[in-house]
Amino acid sequence: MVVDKSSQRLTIAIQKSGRLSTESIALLQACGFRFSLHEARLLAHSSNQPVDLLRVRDDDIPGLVMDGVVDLGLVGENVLEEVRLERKATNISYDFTRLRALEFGQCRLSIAVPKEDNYQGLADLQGKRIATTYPYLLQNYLQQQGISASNAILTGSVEVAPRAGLADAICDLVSTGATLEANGLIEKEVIFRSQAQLIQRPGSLPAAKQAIVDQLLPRIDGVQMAKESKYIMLHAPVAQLEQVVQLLPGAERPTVLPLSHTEELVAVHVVSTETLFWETMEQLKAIGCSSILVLPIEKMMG
Ligand SMILES: Nc1ncnc2c1ncn2[C@@H]1O[C@H](COP(=O)(O)OP(=O)(O)OP(=O)(O)O)[C@@H](O)[C@H]1O
Ligand SMILES: O=P(O)(O)OC[C@H]1O[C@H](OP(=O)(O)OP(=O)(O)O)[C@H](O)[C@@H]1O
Ligand SMILES: [Mg+2]
Repeated sequence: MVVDKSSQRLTIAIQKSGRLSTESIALLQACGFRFSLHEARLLAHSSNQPVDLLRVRDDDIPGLVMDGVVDLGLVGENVLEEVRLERKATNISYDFTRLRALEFGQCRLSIAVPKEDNYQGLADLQGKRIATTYPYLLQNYLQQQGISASNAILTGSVEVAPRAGLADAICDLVSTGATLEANGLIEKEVIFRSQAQLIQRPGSLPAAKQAIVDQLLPRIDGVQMAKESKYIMLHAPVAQLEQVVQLLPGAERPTVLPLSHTEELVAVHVVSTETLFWETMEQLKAIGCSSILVLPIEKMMG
């Protein structure tokens, strides 16, 4: 498929199906883009903005952005860095602009060994074979640590490699650790921490596309800020108002409203930029607060 580069439609590459797909689409929708997504379609047009989604394998996203085939891409930093190192080593251009860290797809790339191994440290990997999908990130790390080990490159099922006799250790993505546990492996070295990133192709964008990006970035900030924030409502004793405000985490100045039929209690409304823990709610209750409500916020703009 050839994407028309002269088009004034902003093209965004996202993972078609996998760990990043749902949240990538959800973020763009939360930013106001409407898409009709048919499972089989490679290209999805926005119905309310001059924006197209290109839905591909995540491995292809950094290259599409670096080659200027698409304008923006949403991709894990692990894949981005692997492609960057590979292109650097093979003299292919690897320029791009990082626009935002997206706060989803958090995982780490780690070296793990079979549980029964008596692993003492990185020196134990000297001369060994390590199975991975990330040969450049792995070798980059090993070189920095002065270790020489060979790669067994696998694009999937990396975690079965030691049992299958293909490698002595693995270097793979870990989140909860359940996959390692299920395969009798134990995580030993974290070599890279990752989350999804929004990246832009090198060079300047035509004005019409730049205008959409300029609108998108504050919206992403607004969605992310809202995710971490809560709207808190409670009834507080007037005498304890200062103490109440101090207990609310990251709160701006509260709105204080009178309540009918009482002069001792007021309603307090506040936007808090942090989670309100049960412990804090219990403390609020202990100093006389009641009807404490914590509500999610959908969007925010300063
Ligand atoms: N367990 C996890 N928890 C959170 N994020 C993860 C996890 N595993 C992977 N990721 C992130 O999501 C990205 C995509 O992971 P996924 O497993 O869907 O990739 P894939 O199998 O290579 O997909 P594709 O078919 O697109 O090549 C990874 O590159 C990483 O950034
Ligand atoms: O530590 P955990 O929470 O178990 O997550 C780690 C697993 O998640 C990813 O695979 P995914 O489940 O996306 O499947 P895939 O390897 O088939 O892409 C990754 O490749 C690991 O195998
Ligand atoms: Mg992939």
